[in-house]
Amino acid sequence: MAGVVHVKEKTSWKPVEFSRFVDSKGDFDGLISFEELTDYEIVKGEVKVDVEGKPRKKSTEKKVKKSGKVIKTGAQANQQIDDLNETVEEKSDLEKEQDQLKKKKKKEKMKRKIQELKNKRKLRKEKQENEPKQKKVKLEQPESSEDEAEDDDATKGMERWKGLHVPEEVLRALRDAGFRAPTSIQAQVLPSAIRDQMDIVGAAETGSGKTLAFGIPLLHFILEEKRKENDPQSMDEMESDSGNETGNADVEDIDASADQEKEEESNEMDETNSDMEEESEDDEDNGEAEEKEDEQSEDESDDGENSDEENVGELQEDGTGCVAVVKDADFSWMEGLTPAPMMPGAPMLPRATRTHPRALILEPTRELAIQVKNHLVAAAKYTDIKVAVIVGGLSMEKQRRVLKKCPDIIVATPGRLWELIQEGETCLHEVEKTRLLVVDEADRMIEKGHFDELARLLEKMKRDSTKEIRHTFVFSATLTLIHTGPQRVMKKRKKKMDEKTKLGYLMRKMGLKPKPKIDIYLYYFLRQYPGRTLVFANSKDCIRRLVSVFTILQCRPLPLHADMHQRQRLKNLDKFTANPNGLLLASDVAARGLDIPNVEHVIHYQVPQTVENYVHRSGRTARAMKEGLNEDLPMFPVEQTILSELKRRVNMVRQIETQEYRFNKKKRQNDWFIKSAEEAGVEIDDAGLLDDLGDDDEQQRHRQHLRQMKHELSLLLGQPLAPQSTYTKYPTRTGKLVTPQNTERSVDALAQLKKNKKVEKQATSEVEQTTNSSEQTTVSRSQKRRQLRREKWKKRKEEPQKTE
Ligand SMILES: Nc1ncnc2c1ncn2[C@@H]1O[C@H](COP(=O)(O)OP(=O)(O)OP(=O)(O)O)[C@@H](O)[C@H]1O
Repeated sequence: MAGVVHVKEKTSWKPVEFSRFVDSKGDFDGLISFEELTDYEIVKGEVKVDVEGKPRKKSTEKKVKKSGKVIKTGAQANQQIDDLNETVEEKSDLEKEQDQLKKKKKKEKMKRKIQELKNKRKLRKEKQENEPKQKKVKLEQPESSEDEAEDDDATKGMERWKGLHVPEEVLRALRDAGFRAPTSIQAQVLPSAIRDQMDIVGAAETGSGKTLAFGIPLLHFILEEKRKENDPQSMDEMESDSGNETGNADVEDIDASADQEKEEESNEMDETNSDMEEESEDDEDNGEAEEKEDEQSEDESDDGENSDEENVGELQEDGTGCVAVVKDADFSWMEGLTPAPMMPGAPMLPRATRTHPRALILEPTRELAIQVKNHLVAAAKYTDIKVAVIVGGLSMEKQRRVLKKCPDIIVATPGRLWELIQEGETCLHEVEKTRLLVVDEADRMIEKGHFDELARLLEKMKRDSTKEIRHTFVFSATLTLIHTGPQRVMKKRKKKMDEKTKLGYLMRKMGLKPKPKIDIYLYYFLRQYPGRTLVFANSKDCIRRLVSVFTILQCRPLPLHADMHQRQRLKNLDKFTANPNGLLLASDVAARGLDIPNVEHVIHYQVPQTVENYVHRSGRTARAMKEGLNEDLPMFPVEQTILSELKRRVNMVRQIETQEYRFNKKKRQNDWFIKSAEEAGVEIDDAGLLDDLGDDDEQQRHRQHLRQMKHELSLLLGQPLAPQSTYTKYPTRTGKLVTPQNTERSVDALAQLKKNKKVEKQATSEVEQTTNSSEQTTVSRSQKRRQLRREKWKKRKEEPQKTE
């Protein structure tokens, strides 16, 4: 018999008076207390559990309702206790059963869910399969199918944009505008900017389509950013799909109101923008006045002109070499920051909390700003991207209202923008965190004294305290400075700026460093084409930097420059010769005339300053007709996947190297200062005289941080570059050195030349011997030479006969 005690939920045990048991003869040793339960029921018989998991009683079971004391004296009590024991056992059985039931229930639920998912997937598949048919049907009914047909045609006739990574929505807009093919600058810029996420410095003539060359990448990145922001929402929706319909309705409501809000905003923005256009037309005179003002300020600021001359000089030394598009310009303010790809992984801010636009375009005049805005609005017409114009001479109030909505893209002239930044507009509060920056018509923007605000703005942009990476586009119609400035100032210019210098000047002003990411290409080359490699650079400093970068990259470079002791130089040369994969980093002076055997690659890290140097450098390879290749970086084919993997490594190395360099430089300076002060018997009581390296703890932390970074890097360096990396000796399609067709003949010629030399030497010694033996015969020097020549000729004539 099985019995179950059902205890009512809020039953409590009651203490039993002990006096009742005092007369009985039972042994109560160790008894602490008695308690009684009054409200319970005992169910006898087999326990059945219903599907819901609740215990269910058989209809035949006898239901005994008790209301009284549990513990009774004598046989009755014992019977009760036995019953209780049984019920306890029964209870654990029941628990087991309940557990099993729970599991079963869970399993069934899962099965149901899986089935639901399968059904959904099946439905989706069926829908996809049927879609083309449905569309065909719809196309036959034009009145209801216009949109769908348009969608279908989004890329029709736009094949020439293929491979340029233009977002679908933008492509539709381009098709509407009738832009069937990209212009040259667009074709050059788009893949580098979008796919490779490079910074761009572009120069192309007016009307060449520069606006879309930077506009399309901006739209691409913003769309990507927005999609990422919307992802969590769509995930929520998916979750609420599985049951919470009310939740869905709420979401829909919110979306609808948001959409409405967006529409209102859009109207207001468009209204304001068109207002601006009208006002701007009336304002042309103002524009001229502004330009005059600018000229005046140019006059006033002519004091600073000389300092810029100095900069220009420096830049000339650096050499920039930009023709149309400079990919991957380096930023001085990025040094020491984590150069991760800009978009992926970066935290996204929703509109309400954004304190900066997603993109900022700076234009020199209000007319250009409005023109660019119009271009972008047209290109973004199938997106929800909002573009606003902030220019001088127009109502500040309206512009403030526009900024309150925090547009995605702001096209601005620096003056008004700076004013609003200073006012503390929320949307511009952290303008330095803007991830997309365009400086259009940059040559006009940087004219001396033309835009003080631009300088301040760029200064602020440089002071980005976060580790977010900016994607920058610097565009210019021409590298000729349009406003050359007042005569008086121009006379002061000692040097006439050529295009290269202007670009350098421009990049310096923008905070751009004319340092192409050539290290990556060099690393790429070294990794992909093993062999003894000699790299030439123009300066000792450059070699020192390369040595530290490639040492961290575990390439074991050997320096060779004029500042080294001769013994060290020879030692490095020996090491280089002994290692079939040796890497020698040399300056022209140090390597001139050196006969280094078996050098497979000579790389011109920097273009040699003279033709002679080029010849000398190149002569280090393929000596004595050995195989060898001469490379100008980065003029060889690169595999993008490998290159981007290497970029991660090189960027990490740069961070380590920069931090190490800065720290060591400060330390060296401090040490020198302290030592000099000691020698001079001067006490340094002002700690401010020394560079701030932090206290001991901070220095310790800095070292620890560097060690950590190096450790991470070494782990990264240990990983394979690509699953099937193939290594060849030379960067050619076959991996072999493709030599000119006449190489064979030149080898023969060289061999012949060598033989001739040998013969000549032999003949000389023979003649000398003859001369010495006939002491009486005095032979003049000319006679001797003639005799030599005769001998040589004779031997050469004999040579072919011998080989025959
Ligand atoms: N791919 C294209 N196909 C046809 N027309 C284009 C294309 N891209 C741009 N355009 C048009 O060419 C004209 C010039 O473009 P845009 O204003 O971008 O040139 P720009 O180089 O910026 O000139 P500017 O230096 O004067 O500002 C515009 O009218 C633009 O609509």
